Amino acid sequence: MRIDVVTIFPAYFDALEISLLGRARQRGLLETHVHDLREAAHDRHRTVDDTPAGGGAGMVMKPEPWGEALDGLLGAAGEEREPGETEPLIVFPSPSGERFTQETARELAAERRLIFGCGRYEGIDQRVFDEYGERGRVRLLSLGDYVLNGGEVAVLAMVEAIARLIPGVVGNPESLVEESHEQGLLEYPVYTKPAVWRGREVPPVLLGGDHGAVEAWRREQSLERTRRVRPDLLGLQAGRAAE
Ligand SMILES: COC(=O)COc1cccc(COC(=O)c2cn[nH]c2)c1
Repeated sequence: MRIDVVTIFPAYFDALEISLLGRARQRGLLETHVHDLREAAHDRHRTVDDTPAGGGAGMVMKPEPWGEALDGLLGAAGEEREPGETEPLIVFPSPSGERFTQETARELAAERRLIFGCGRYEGIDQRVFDEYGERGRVRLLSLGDYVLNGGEVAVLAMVEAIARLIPGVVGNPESLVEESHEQGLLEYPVYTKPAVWRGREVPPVLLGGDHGAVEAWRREQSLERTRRVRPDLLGLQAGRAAE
């Protein structure tokens, strides 16, 4: 998979060189390119923002630099794209986006190429989303109901959630199956050695060697934890005991 990121803070993405993602890149499973939006701003101050039309506080990201940066990337894709191949998906993290979930991560992990656009300030001029939404595929995705100063941190989270699902990136694919949200439930509590720590024991069922009993215990723990912490995942209203 090829991932391009457009941002005014490229240094945020030095983190992609580290650990899991760094190894995936070295093994050619993931190709990442980070682009400074200011290189597409040609005035003396490399301006990427301006005052909001209609007034109001803060600044809005101008459409021209985004247009030049994204055309450059899509054009680059044009050279490689087979005829009829789908346009790369362009993802903008946004507080007003659709919810990014494990399901979204699975969908995006199937893409050949992703472009991430990091908004800042009060947001990006709407015409950028309109322009590229007509020409190809654009998705505004939210990590949650809170506001960050910009999309960079959200892109790092999304890239990690997506890249670890690419076959070969995570050593043991088994470990991807049972984690929280893969089965639509929260994961059961995990333990390791020592058998007793500060007087607290590992649940004996986990040390008894009866794999059937372990499976049953883990399933019950997942259901109990999900009921308690995230009843919405079970289609229950918060605060109501399951009937
Ligand atoms: C319409 O969307 C845009 O213009 C994108 O521009 C912005 C502006 C400010 C901040 C962000 C970053 O995303 C979040 O804050 C976010 C994502 N998930 N939860 C919070 C993006």
